[in-house]
Amino acid sequence: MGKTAQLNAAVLGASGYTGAEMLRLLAMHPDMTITAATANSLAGRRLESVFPHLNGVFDGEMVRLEDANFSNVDIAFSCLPHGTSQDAIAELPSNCRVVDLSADYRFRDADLYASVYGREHLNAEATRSAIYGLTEFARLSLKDAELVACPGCYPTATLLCLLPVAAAGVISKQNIIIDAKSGVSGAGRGLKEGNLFCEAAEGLHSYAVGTHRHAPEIEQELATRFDADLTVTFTPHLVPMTRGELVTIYAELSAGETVETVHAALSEQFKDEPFVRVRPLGDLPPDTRHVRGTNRCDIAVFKDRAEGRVIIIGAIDNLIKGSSGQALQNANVMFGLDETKGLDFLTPLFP
Ligand SMILES: NC(=O)C1=CN([C@@H]2O[C@H](COP(=O)(O)OP(=O)(O)OC[C@H]3O[C@@H](n4cnc5c(N)ncnc54)[C@H](OP(=O)(O)O)[C@@H]3O)[C@@H](O)[C@H]2O)C=CC1
Ligand SMILES: CC(=O)N[C@@H](CCC(=O)OP(=O)(O)O)C(=O)O
Repeated sequence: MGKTAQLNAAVLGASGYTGAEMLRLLAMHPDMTITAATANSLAGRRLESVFPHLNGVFDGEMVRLEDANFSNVDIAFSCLPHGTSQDAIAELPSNCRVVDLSADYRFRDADLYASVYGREHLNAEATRSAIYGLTEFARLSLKDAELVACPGCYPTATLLCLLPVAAAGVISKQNIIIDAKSGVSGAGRGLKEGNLFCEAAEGLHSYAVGTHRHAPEIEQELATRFDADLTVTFTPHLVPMTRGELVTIYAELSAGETVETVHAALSEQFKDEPFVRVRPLGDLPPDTRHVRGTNRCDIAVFKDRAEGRVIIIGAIDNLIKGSSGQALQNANVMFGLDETKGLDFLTPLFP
């Protein structure tokens, strides 16, 4: 088998959950070599002293951003908090291509970013031209992209369910309701009161009700398919599990459309996709355990007993298709590699 030239990869924020998952996936990628890994409070520690499961993946200490050597890096994966990420990306060498897992370059409009994230954008021009990396819908632009903004985990699952049906005109842009649920790793590894075992291990609660920052992100992308602005109702919930995400979407059928035409639009869109699986009508609903540990999104469509409505359910693993897996999928396309490289062997960890 021919061997492709090795690409040097840097992981910014290697001591966090998406950073650690990024390193795990890169370690299994035949064409990537990890040459830099950064941390903040954990700088100076060896990777395996923080994550023993990554023993042997990176030989060296995690260093602060300012101490890292990025000179020979081909691709940098920024797994930093939003805000910090754009500052760090601005300091990278200009020949280094970037996949940003944070929210910093997802909005094309810097003013919208400022109103949603409460901070002026450092580079309005770059956010306008960054590629929104929902891979299944971005392949052509990814090939030459210098800066790719990975979608948020909730938008990834939601948009995979909605973009094809919006484009096919089979649902209305009115009254789209997204009921979303995430495992606790979606909130990151940093210490937060709400993520303590006693706060998160039992019970189920909603948060950011009516205000979550992913609603405008979903609307930005949906607007391009509806060719019109729209407003969605989006409510996230924190579920007592480590990883996984489920979105249950309620939508109005367009006049004359049926659950079958919604299903047909999704099936047609994803029929040749390696990572998106549309279940046959009448099949079991998706479960986070069916995709856990994989880069997959499982989607199913259901008839609502309420006349004229449809229910679409999507499941992903927030740390893979919702972040680090999709980041690697994007990098594969950016460098002309097989899109599934490093991601194809993953089968679900069940239960
Ligand atoms: N978790 C998820 O499911 C998803 C997360 N994302 C996004 O990915 C990014 C990373 O998320 P996640 O891995 O969960 O976050 P974590 O909190 O787990 O990790 C954050 C990382 O950033 C480092 N860091 C924090 N502050 C600074 C700073 N001021 N300067 C330099 N480095 C810093 C941390 O270092 P240290 O620990 O050493 O202090 C750590 O390595 C975020 O933007 C998040 O929104 C996107 C999709 C899904
Ligand atoms: C459970 C939980 O807290 N989830 C995070 C979303 C994680 C993600 O995708 O977010 P980014 O937009 O930050 O990249 C949240 O609701 O803010």
